Amino acid sequence: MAVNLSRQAAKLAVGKLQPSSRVLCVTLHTTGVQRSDEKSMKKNLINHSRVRGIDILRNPKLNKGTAFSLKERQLMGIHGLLPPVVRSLDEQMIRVMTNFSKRQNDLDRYIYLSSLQDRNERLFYRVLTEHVEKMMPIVYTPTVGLACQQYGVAFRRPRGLFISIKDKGHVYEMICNWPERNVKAIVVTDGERILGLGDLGVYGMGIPVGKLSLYTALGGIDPSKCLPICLDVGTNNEALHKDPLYIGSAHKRVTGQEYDEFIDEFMKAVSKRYGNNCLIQFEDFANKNAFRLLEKYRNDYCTFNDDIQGTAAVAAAGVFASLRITGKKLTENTFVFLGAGEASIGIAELLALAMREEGLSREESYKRIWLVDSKGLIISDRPTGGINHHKEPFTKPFKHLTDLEEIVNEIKPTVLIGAAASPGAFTENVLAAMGKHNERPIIFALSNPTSMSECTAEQAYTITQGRCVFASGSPFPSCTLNGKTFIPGQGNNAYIFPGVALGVLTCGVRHIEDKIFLHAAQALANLVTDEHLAEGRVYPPLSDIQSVSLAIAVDLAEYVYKEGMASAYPEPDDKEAFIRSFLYDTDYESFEPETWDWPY
Ligand SMILES: NC(=O)C1=CN([C@@H]2O[C@H](COP(=O)(O)OP(=O)(O)OC[C@H]3O[C@@H](n4cnc5c(N)ncnc54)[C@H](OP(=O)(O)O)[C@@H]3O)[C@@H](O)[C@H]2O)C=CC1
Ligand SMILES: CC(=O)C(=O)O
Ligand SMILES: [Mg+2]
Repeated sequence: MAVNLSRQAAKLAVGKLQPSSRVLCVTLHTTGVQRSDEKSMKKNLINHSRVRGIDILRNPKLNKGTAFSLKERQLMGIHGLLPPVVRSLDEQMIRVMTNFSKRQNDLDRYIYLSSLQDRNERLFYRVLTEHVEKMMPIVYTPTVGLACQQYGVAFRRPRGLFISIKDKGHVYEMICNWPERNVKAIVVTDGERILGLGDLGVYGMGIPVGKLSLYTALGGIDPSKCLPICLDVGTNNEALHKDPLYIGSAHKRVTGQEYDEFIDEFMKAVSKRYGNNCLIQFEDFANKNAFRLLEKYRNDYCTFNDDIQGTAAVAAAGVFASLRITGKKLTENTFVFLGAGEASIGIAELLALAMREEGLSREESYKRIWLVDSKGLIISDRPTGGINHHKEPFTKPFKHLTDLEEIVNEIKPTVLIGAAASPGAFTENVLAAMGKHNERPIIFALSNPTSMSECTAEQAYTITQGRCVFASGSPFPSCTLNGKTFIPGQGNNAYIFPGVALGVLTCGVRHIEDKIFLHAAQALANLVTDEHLAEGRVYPPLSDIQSVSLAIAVDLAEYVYKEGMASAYPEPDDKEAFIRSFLYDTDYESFEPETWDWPY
């Protein structure tokens, strides 16, 4: 936990000061991943930077605002720097929620929350965790997409590390500028494919920032262990070149050998600075880089690509849960994907792996999955070409088709999944065709943000007369049809990456194999109850997402120890208690040394 001066440690800290000053300074840095029961003692034994007075209020990790007690204010030299009233964290939350609700639009709400994060980190995370359903659409999709598009305007204070291609040769030194010495998780983007919004260059920094706020809010990972990074290699978005507010390098993207060397230097620098166990999550890289960087680094680093692997797990979980509604075995399904990129190929490969675990041959597993890309249905010897080696396993002899309605009518899929950032592609006719061929069609419109969704929840339920099983990447409101209310699930990798990261970090998993994601998918699907399914949900409610993330981590812990993938020893008997002992606590810690007398 961030700061908690225990009695003994407080004495130690104060012992280094002028005896007459009798003031309290607090630690800025901690080292080592510490279990909560050991933390307060250890951290104070390693004090190396002390803050007091106004600097405490300016430090979001230490600042409690009006929650500082009178005693703390006196001791820390901040008495009078705050209004006289002393408020509890819960009372402060009322102020935050009142302010939040007074904002005119979601971008303003995003900026308000970012400012809170800059001011008072614990209060920010308490608000996020207590109001997760309300806050997630703001700090995450869809609003984070808008915030990235408007990052030049939304920008107040820098958050995270910006490393430019111009810094090539000095990446390690740049990483050393980051003030935290014990980073355990990095989310990195180069901004080339931000959600379904395309190349936003450095404006894409909103994504690592948003993802890591969920590492803490959902996965309970201490924010001081998390580092958002944006690699600035330029942007091919010409509008940004002309944007006077743009905060990145306004030139075309650097590609080829120079790009590869830069990424390589970055990976090595992270490892050198934070160790080989530092988790590196790749996020929103363009397709052409995402797959090959994953292949290049997955066996040498603790890394995964969330868009490929995290998405695969969440979608597979949704499919597994849906099968309890349709009553079909996985292998009895036919899948059509609109899109054959990171998300679709990731999901398709994981489903194929799941089918093989159920006994199908490789060939048979691929036979049940059809992909459609910008050039049409993916078939053998397609006249229009465009089949790269990720798409290749899914090719099969068939006629060349480009129209999705026609494809659905020909292939008659039981499951239709969209991840093409092609808004509205699930037209009335496509949805009707799914309804015609299936009693309970499974329809997932996974593209983000909301504006990129293949269809709305309402369209899907209405056109299939409430028969479809629906999930979407960004949230949609519930929908009432003939007196029955349907609650669409949010098929978003946010249900996966916080729990996977928590399990991986606490158990010391060195390489994150696809089987880990398959296991996470099964764990998530198992958390869907019959009551959820009856409401139309194929994921647990968003309000449960923190306990879901913990449950996934605990399940993974059992799995990785059994499979010999864990390196944290001795193996804990009680995995849940073990993982819980690492969780970030959003309660304020007291800076009051209990044995002290009042200074006057
Ligand atoms: N819900 C979730 O958790 C996640 C959702 N996503 C969303 O999925 C979307 C796609 O992401 P990702 O897969 O990484 O992107 P990619 O760029 O890797 O892939 C996009 C794919 O869509 C295809 N495509 C583009 N336009 C059309 C069209 N009109 N008809 C058919 N196919 C088309 C492209 O075809 P071609 O190959 O020919 O270029 C490509 O195969 C984004 O909106 C993203 O936000 C992504 C990750 C997680
Ligand atoms: C959710 C996510 O990772 C994406 O849309 O890219
Ligand atoms: Mg992403």
